Amino acid sequence: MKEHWTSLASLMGVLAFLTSILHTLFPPELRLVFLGLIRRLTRNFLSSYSYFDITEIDGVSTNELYSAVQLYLSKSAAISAGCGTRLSLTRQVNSSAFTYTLSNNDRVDDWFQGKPVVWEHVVVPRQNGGSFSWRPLPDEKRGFTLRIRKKDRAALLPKYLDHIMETAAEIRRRSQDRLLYTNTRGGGMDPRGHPWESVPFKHPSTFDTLAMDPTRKEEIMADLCAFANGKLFYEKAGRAWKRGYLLYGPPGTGKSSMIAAMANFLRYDVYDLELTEVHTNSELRKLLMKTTSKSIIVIEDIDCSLNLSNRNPARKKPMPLNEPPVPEMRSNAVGMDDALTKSITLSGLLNFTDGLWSCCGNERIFVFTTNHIEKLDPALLRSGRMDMHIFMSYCSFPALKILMRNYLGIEEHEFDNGILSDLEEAIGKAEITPADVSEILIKNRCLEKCEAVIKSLEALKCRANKSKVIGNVAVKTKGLEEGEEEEEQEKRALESPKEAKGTMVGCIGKEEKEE
Ligand SMILES: Nc1ncnc2c1ncn2[C@@H]1O[C@H](COP(=O)(O)OP(=O)(O)OP(=O)(O)O)[C@@H](O)[C@H]1O
Ligand SMILES: [Mg+2]
Repeated sequence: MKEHWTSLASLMGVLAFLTSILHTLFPPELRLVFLGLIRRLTRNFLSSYSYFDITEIDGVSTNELYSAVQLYLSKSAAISAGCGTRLSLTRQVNSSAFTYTLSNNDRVDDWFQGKPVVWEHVVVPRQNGGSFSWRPLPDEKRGFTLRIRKKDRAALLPKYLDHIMETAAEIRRRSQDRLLYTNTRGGGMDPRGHPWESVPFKHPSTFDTLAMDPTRKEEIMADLCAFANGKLFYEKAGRAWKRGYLLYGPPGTGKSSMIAAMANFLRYDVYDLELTEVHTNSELRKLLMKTTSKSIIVIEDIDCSLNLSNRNPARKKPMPLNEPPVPEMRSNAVGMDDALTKSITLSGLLNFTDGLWSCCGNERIFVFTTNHIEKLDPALLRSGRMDMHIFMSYCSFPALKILMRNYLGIEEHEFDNGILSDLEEAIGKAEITPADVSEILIKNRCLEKCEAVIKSLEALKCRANKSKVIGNVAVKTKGLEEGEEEEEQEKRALESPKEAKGTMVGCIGKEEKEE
């Protein structure tokens, strides 16, 4: 025991001697550096932990990892902070979410793959007269120190940092407004070289408000979920992480509403690609390269966006130089012909969705919509091209119930059985789109619930009778001479705007045929 006391006394003596040398040899500011060095050396060689400093400013640029850790801890700190840990609360501009961050010089524990790690938020005043910087630096030096067990370091660190980056990106995405992009500059770029313009995406349509068969709706939602969570599957299967949906059906059946519901469900940005503004395949590729991951790329009315009538024969007439090139979709090869005509080809479009370029980015959904699936080139429809074909049909009975809930606030159990079967019969006969039903319901929404239902039922019955009459007229016209048929079509066009649209499409189709 006596020996122990003697060695402790001599150790103290040595320490006192070293301290006096330190005081004599080093001025106060160098002394701090020296002590820090000693601390680090003992940390590195004697400790069973590894320490990593992640500073806010790395040289002159902002350290991306610092902001990622800050965001990551805003999630895990809130969950795992003990009672002694202090958290700062913040809310970003344009965000409805509150975030927690670790207060200055406080610590928090985290677990990853069953292993403990400790984070410390180190904030020290920046010393004047330090290193020169051409831009003003904050008064405080901020950084995080990560403490991790030496034995876990190799296995844990890379995966843990990846996990932090991914979580932070997800939090950022969730707390910010999503965007709706469009390419209306006709291939032009903004000063930062972006071909897309954007506005906040605020469409209120959701799968809850979308009126369609609930089983089909669930299928689509399950498909979207499987896609969004399918990173590993796509990697293993050697497939690009993307999915294509073709939405088709008459106007007003909810194709655009479905796209908005998809975007809101997955919280993806939307790129609304206006094909008529794109003049060449290479322009199309550039646009694709500038889209971000976790987005839906939409081409609406694909049959109208491109001239399909003369897609196969090669262009014979030379293009007038002063005329802008007309976008055209052809299934013939690209190459020289493409360069000469300066137009989009079908193969260009297919490359856009399917080819090597479609993989420059991850987790993207392509959605095409059309009112006339029969007009599309079979190359676009062949299996594997668009993964899911979704038919948006006239309003069915289950869809009507959803619309009644949305617009009149009436749930199914509130309906009288008699009314329910009347509604079912009327909607079955009416052949009416959800858009038209919505119009009827909007008109009646201020009435008392029961009255609103009765009025809506009357309107539906009226439409059902009209459809019956139109159906009969259509059967009759089959036997008429061609001149008479046109007259009859005009009469029908005057009777119903829905029919008018159909008639006009019919005429255009005929002209094209004659050409
Ligand atoms: N299935 C639906 N569920 C809910 N609302 C719908 C549905 N279909 C249409 N609507 C209503 O009708 C309006 C028009 O619908 P939407 O624009 O989605 O139709 P569309 O199929 O894209 O039509 P178009 O082919 O003319 O582009 C929407 O604002 C929406 O309120
Ligand atoms: Mg639409």
